[in-house]
Amino acid sequence: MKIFSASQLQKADKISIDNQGITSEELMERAATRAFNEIENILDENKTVKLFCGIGNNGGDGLVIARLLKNSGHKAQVYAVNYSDKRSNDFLANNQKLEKMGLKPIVLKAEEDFPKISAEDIVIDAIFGIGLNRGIKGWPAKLVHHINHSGAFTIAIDMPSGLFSDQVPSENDAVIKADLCLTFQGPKLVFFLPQTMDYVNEFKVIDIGLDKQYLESLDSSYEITGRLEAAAIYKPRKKNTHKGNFGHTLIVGGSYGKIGSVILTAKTALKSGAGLCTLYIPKCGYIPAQTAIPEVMVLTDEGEEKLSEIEFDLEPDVICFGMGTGKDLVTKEAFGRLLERTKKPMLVDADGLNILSENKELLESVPKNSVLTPHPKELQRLIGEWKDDFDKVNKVKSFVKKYNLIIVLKGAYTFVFSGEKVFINISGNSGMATAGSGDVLSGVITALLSQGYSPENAARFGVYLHGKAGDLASADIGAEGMISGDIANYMGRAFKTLI
Ligand SMILES: NC(=O)C1=CN([C@@H]2O[C@H](COP(=O)(O)OP(=O)(O)OC[C@H]3O[C@@H](n4cnc5c(N)ncnc54)[C@H](OP(=O)(O)O)[C@@H]3O)[C@@H](O)[C@H]2O)[C@@H](O)CC1
Ligand SMILES: Nc1ncnc2c1ncn2[C@@H]1O[C@H](COP(=O)(O)OP(=O)(O)O)[C@@H](O)[C@H]1O
Ligand SMILES: [K+]
Repeated sequence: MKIFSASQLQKADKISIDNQGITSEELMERAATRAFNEIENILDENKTVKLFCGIGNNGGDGLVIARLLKNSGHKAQVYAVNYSDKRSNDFLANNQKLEKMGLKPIVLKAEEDFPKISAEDIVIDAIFGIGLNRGIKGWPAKLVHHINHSGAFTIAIDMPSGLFSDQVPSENDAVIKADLCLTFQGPKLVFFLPQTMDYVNEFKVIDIGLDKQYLESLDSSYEITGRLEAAAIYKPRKKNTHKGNFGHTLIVGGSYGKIGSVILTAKTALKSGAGLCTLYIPKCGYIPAQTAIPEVMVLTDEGEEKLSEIEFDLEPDVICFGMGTGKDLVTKEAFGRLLERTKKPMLVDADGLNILSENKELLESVPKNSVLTPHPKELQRLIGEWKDDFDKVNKVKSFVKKYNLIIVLKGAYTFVFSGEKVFINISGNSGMATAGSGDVLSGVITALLSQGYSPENAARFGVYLHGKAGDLASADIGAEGMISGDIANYMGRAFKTLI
């Protein structure tokens, strides 16, 4: 699923109206009816719905929903948030229809007009949608705070009012915090950025039937990775195969006290379908590694407690480097030599990334199309500071183009940057905020590379599977109870959800 900008959606609205031979009022009726159906599904009859409608088309949607609520016997109170005198035509038409039914919106013009909102009420926020073009000021801003402080379950129509689709709100801007956002045609980029995601606790996409052909023709860098997209990448195993068909992964990492990290990565690689897996670790890790995973082969470095040589006599299909290595000079130099010798795309994580950040000249030697998996702090060391999330996204886009790499920017929503594309993953949960879950992610992506997935697909699919395994683990044993090894243990079940 592509993510469109507000201006693309506004244009798609117009083109769909023309192509389908309908009026904009009819499109509004269709969009709002579908939103109403979702609302009705979750509505408890005893609840009072308080609808706050602006005077543009977002407000028009709110008025349609009010009419449908009233028609189906719900308790609804409608407020027109009179932030200006420029009512849109479709607002006016729907206002008339509502008045004919005897439901006249109460016009709010100042703070004194605000109604009481109880925590038991349901609030529908239809004040501003994608037409927002400046921060909300004055008494409407106070209304937003009034709604946010009420404790009422708040459903935003299309966008939480006050949230821009293409910029981060400033500290003083008032923005609705939506428990649920019913968003038209596709999610908006701001739903996924760390600085703005908290305004949308949950979202549901309402297909309002815009022209499919036109939407498909639109360019967008941003795409969602959900179950459908993951299933399209998945290559089921053939019957007539042997372990050599699924690749040999070499996982290089670890140091004294941090051998667990590479063990987790290797275990996950095997649990994600890698045919063979070799661990290359400092000597101190030999017995723990052999004991923890009998299925893995272990090679040891000359270094007792840290990597100092990285010399091996085998030809792996993919190399993964960096978890738990530390940044010692001997390790850095050995990593530099490894980079010189490696031609196939590899995966670099954790201290591997920190070494690259401190020695930027090494970036030139990272094989093209390699996958780098930073969390935000590691990213900052790699690319420097950013002003806000939009600036960050642009900086990462330039970085991946400059070095021909793929960046997996980890977070509650993980972003995969590849060429011009940015893939946003929607699986996963807060139970994954636990030590070692990044090591597990490296294991999945490495295993997919070894099985012949392209680096872009390995990154995108690996991130999805990692989140899905986390979701299955959380459903079974709870977010607090799960540890990163559980994510590895649920990997097979995550694959199975795609069959
Ligand atoms: N047929 C369609 O197109 C369909 C559209 N649909 C719905 O329409 C929504 C978009 O509607 P919209 O374009 O009327 O804009 P909306 O968000 O209601 O804002 C209204 C006006 O407010 C103004 N304004 C902006 N910021 C402001 C501020 N801070 N403080 C004060 N005023 C401010 C600004 O006007 P300005 O004052 O700048 O001239 C703006 O135009 C969309 O989200 C979806 O819900 C669906 O029904 C599907 C069919
Ligand atoms: N709240 C969350 N929701 C979804 N995924 C999360 C959340 N918090 C962390 N994760 C995932 O867990 C992993 C954490 O990686 P990282 O920070 O490198 O951990 P570690 O260094 O402990 O291995 C990432 O893949 C990240 O996307
Ligand atoms: K809204």
